[in-house]
Amino acid sequence: MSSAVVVSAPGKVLIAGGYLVLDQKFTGLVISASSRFYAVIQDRREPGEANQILVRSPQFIGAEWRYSVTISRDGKVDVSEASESKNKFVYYALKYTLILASQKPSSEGSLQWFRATLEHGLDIATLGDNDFYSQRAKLQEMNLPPTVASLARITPFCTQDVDLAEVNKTGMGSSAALITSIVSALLLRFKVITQEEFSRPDSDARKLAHNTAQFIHCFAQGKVGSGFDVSAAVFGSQLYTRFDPTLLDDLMKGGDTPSGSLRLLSPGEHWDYVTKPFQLPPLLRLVLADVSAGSNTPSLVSKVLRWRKEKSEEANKLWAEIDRSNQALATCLGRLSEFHAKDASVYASAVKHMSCVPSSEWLNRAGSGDEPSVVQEFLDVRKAGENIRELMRQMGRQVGEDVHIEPDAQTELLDACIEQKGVICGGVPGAGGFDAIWLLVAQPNDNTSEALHAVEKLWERFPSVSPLSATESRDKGAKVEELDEVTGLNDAVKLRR
Ligand SMILES: Nc1ncnc2c1ncn2[C@@H]1O[C@H](COP(=O)(O)OP(=O)(O)OP(=O)(O)O)[C@@H](O)[C@H]1O
Ligand SMILES: C[C@@](O)(CCOP(=O)(O)O)CC(=O)O
Repeated sequence: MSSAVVVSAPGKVLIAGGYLVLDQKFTGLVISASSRFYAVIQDRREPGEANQILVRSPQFIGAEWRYSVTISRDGKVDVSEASESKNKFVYYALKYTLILASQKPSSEGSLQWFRATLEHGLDIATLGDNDFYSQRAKLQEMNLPPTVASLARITPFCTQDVDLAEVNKTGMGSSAALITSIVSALLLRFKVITQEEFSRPDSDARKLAHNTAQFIHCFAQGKVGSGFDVSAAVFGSQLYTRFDPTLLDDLMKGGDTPSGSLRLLSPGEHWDYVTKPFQLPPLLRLVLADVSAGSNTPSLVSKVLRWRKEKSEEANKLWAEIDRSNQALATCLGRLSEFHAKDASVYASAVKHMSCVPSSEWLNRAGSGDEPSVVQEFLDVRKAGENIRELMRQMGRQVGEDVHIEPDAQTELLDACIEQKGVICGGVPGAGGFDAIWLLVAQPNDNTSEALHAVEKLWERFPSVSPLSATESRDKGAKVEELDEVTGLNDAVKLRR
């Protein structure tokens, strides 16, 4: 029996570039979150399970899906659903990754190895960090206030007393992280790629995992989105420019057929996405909050895209302006990292100062050396963030009365947050709506932030707001894990409901 193969992939927050990133002309700024999805692949232990795959999500009631793999005499592989309960995302992840694995020469060299890997059948557990699902009800049940400190008291991978279809998601990109973790773990388990290759950010192994997850995610969703969520799950925080969506036209018609061959998933210039690694500047903390109901992203997207087609002149003008602010945000954040690299102590003293006074007073002290320029850069970050919000609200108004990209309730909440000492900027992530908010706050001392506490205090006045525990992940995307080294993972995997 071989040991578990475990891969985790991070969730995401698109802090700039919502809608625009659907167009290859524009770039989105996506931060990958410390909250991750885990895929744990083990051999099955019962006899007679050859070629059978069980996929389980032990956090949910009744979330088990069974699959059968067939290998024809001429080596053609197929996967079929063998249980009544279905999960399209999981099914296509297994089907296309296994077909791909059977076609690619593995490091072991042959279809023999493919058969041997399935000899005992496979058990695949998928688990998401608590942040992917709203923990508001859990905190109430535990009589805890909605704070980041309270979230740390909830059991890792805690169970949800609902079906998967009914769970309140927080918009962190569960399906992209799920697909990325399963696809990568399968590619490793079937030795299509090696752990050493996968650990390198620029390797073909990682690109193959990306391209495969990207296609499967599109296929399961029935549409080709921008793919920023899958790219962040694979490569980590980045400036993302999408791939040409027509690349997947043939594959989207039906998977692996002569017209649309999975060979297309091999890395190469035909995959023209551009990912530029990004990292938030030091001593800043990304803060996320879940805001009640959640909004309907597909319907917002279709309305915005229809408007862009019908009112192309006004839309193009507005998108050009939004893009300027998006790029300004990314550039100023990049410059802050450079300031830190040049003089960490001046940078730290500026952050400390900004955490103690409101933004109107940030420039009100002489400071020393470069400090005023550092503070000015922070003010430019703040201005870019505010411009983006203003322009996104404007876009909502131009698209139509019922298109609330930054709804009034979120405006009130964000305005109040941004007024707090130490809060640099914030906004509605991704497509906007009622899902969530993000903030960037000063954290001059490791692990504690007065600004975060001030914001949490403020949120007591907004009962629909509940913080998430995620911060920025610096792990650069998907990674191989040890089952026993992720707190609570082994227990969660063993759980049978
Ligand atoms: N824990 C899980 N186990 C198995 N399948 C899951 C799990 N979480 C999500 N999925 C699959 O992903 C699908 C969710 O897709 P959907 O597009 O609603 O998510 P999303 O938009 O990525 O969510 P988010 O709000 O986190 O961004 C589900 O229908 C299910 O098939
Ligand atoms: C509107 C869009 O640009 C972003 C949607 O982001 P989110 O799922 O709301 O985080 C769609 C996309 O990029 O596929």
